Amino acid sequence: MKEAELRVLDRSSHPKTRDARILCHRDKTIHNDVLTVSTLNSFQLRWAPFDLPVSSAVDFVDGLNTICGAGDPRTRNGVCVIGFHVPQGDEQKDLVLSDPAFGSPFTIPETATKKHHSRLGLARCHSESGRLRWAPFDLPVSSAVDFVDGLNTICGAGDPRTRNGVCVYVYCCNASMINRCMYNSDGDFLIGMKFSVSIEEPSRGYVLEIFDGHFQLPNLGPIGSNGLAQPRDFLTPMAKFEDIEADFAVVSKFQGQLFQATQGHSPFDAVAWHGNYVPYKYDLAKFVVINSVSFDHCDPSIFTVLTCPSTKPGVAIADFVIFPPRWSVQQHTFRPPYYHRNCMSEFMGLIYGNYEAKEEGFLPGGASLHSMMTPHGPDAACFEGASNCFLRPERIADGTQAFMFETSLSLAVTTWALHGSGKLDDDYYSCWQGIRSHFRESWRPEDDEMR
Ligand SMILES: O=C(O)Cc1cc(O)ccc1O
Ligand SMILES: [Fe+2]
Repeated sequence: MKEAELRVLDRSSHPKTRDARILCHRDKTIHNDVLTVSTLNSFQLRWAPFDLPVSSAVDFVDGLNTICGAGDPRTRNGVCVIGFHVPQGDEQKDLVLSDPAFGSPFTIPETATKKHHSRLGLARCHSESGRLRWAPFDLPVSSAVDFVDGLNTICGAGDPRTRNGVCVYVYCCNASMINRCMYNSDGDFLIGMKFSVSIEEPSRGYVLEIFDGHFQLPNLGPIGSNGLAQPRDFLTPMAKFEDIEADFAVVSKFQGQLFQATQGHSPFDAVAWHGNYVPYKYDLAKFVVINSVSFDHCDPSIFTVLTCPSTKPGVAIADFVIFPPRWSVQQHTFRPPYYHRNCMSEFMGLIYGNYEAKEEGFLPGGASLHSMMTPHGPDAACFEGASNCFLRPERIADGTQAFMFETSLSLAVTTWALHGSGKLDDDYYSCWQGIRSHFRESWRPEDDEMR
């Protein structure tokens, strides 16, 4: 692609540009021109050399697939040289923030990583197409809705018939499943195997389904055996039977559709079981949180509760990640999530509380989706606050439970999520509009006493 066009596309990713797709149409016009030429009644055509774009000299660093870095010589020593990724305070003075793009998952073996970190004068939170946010989904009020009837699909990828892919659902219900149970023939739900959901009050939640493989604990590597989720904290119910003769509805999810059959007795009639393909529950409060205790921002893979690995080492079909209550102690660091693009799709939900990167608009019972390689990060208020605050050890996320379903698959969003739910936030882009540039080309590290 010509440099000039690249620049146009780049400008489209400015946070204040509402819709990047408009500028991308320039690409399409090029194809239209080609079509016009082919309608000319001529078979002898010759072109003079096409003009090279007039551009200023560009310096290069050499090597293929080498981890290297370079700074614009107009800024002293190129700001990439600072020893960490997400600076705050004096370290942040001549730039806004690091803007990493991850071409490989956080969990890939080091030899296969593909990523770059750039330093920007203005945080870039770009194109609209891949960033969606939903207000809290409504609980039913007028009629009784149980878990099965209140289940709606938000997004997904793959196909249960080829046993590959994921699906994300929300459920909103106000009634227990009475004499009704459900099982899933397509894959594993993060919530259980054959089940009947009883509730005490109106209830709302999120479900992640995987068509291939099963959830397991992540490899702990250098963390050792005592961090993150501990096997002993996963609880599987003992066998408990009920001997009831009555009409029971058994709902099966098969190839993406729900089928219901009735039988004359309770399906919960197991008097004993053994094995390890069993439903379980886990109290997120038991998660042993690992993080940086010096400086810099660790990738959220440190908060992985469960993962479903693919056949490629380090590439997950889906990771279930939480942002638990914890101490935040990193020095010189912009502590909220960095601005970034990720080769994974990130679906986030909030069970209760406030997510630090977006105190406004991302609400309990709502959701957001940051699709593959779509830039995103903290809203303007969070950016200003965390850029300027005095850093002391502090508790964060108390009274909050936010989570992320992260998948290496590119998710399609359902019509229900876009239109039927009535909850899509058309204004999501505006949360980045107030971001100001802090860039000062003239800044030199020695200007600051701390360096
Ligand atoms: O986008 C998000 O808010 C989730 C997230 C948090 C974080 O600390 C680093 C990366 C990331 O994707
Ligand atoms: Fe993210």
